[in-house]
Amino acid sequence: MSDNAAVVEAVHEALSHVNDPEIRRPITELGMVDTVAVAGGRLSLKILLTVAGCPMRDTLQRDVAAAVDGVEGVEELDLEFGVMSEQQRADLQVKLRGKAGAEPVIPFNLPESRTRVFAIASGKGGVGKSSMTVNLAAALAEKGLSVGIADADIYGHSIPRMLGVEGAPTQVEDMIMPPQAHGMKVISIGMFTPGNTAVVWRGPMLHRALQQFLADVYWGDLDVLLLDLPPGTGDIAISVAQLLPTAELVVVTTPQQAAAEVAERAGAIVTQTHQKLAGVVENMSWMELPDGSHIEPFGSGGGKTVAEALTRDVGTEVPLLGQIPLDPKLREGGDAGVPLVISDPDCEASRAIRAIADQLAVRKVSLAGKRLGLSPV
Ligand SMILES: Nc1ncnc2c1ncn2[C@@H]1O[C@H](COP(=O)(O)OP(=O)(O)OP(=O)(O)O)[C@@H](O)[C@H]1O
Repeated sequence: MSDNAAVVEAVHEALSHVNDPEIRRPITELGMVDTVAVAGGRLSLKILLTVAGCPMRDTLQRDVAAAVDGVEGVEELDLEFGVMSEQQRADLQVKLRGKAGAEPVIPFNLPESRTRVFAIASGKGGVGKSSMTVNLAAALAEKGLSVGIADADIYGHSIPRMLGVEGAPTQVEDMIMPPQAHGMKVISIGMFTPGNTAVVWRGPMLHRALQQFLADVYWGDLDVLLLDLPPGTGDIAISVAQLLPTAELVVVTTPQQAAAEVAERAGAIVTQTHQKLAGVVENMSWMELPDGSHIEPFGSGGGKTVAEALTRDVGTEVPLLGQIPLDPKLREGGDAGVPLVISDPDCEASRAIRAIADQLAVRKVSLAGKRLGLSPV
């Protein structure tokens, strides 16, 4: 082997450790490495982006430069970016999704899927369902799990803001590459609507949008998918049951008895859809005053009431997974795009959220026989 051929081989080896930032697979496997040529210590590289104006170009540039930096025989780097042809993109889609022309399928329903899906539901708006979704997701990601979030709250899509995600997802052929935030993949109906327009969609369109989220988005290998549902027991809860029969419901409520009654109705939908109930989260349970004393602005007992009522309804134990205090920092984190469990991991609310994530990340006996990429207890 000539010296140059050996260097080219070493460069290929080095590039096989560079992942495409969106697809998270090695660029060498994805057909993105176009030219590798070496002459007199000068390495000429051409990398193909999936689409022109790929938002991840800078990240890729940095990662490629870092990877070839240590390769013996490379003194200078000449890095050029091109764009995949239509044929190359079609080949990539086949590589990622299977045979050409195949109807997009919801990967989480395949028998070999190792993703556990949680649908986060509430009886009414404003109880902190989206806040719980992003914080639970961040806590699960922190445990080393690969986490996706689908914001199916068509009317109140607040997830992108809570995670600081801006901009539209990249599209490769029919596949949608979800943006990433804090190491999680995030997709929201809000990314497909211009500005802040209110979306008035009827049942069939909601169903189609949800199907698209789940099938057209390239999720890769997820351990957990969290789905933020719109409040109440509307069409989308039924769609979730049809499209994701294995999704388990997590019901969020406040301690208030009136809120608990509507939360129970949202949870009781599983008696019709035959889904599992993972448990109940009580949010805004108490607030600590500067002198260290606690007040309960929304009363007490709502979470317990809902868990007991649902246990009666479904006939199996529905646990109260935890109680989260009111903490102004939780709202501030949501507004700033950084979940509280990341910005202040040791505060009481963060610890309570992590304790719930610990319970969700555990294999369940009732799921025996399914391969779950989750850490055992
Ligand atoms: N434990 C908490 N402490 C302080 N603020 C909270 C807490 N939980 C939620 N909030 C705040 O309450 C508001 C409503 O929360 P959030 O948007 O998560 O509710 P939601 O149930 O998803 O509402 P909707 O379904 O209407 O979007 C937000 O401003 C959020 O920051």
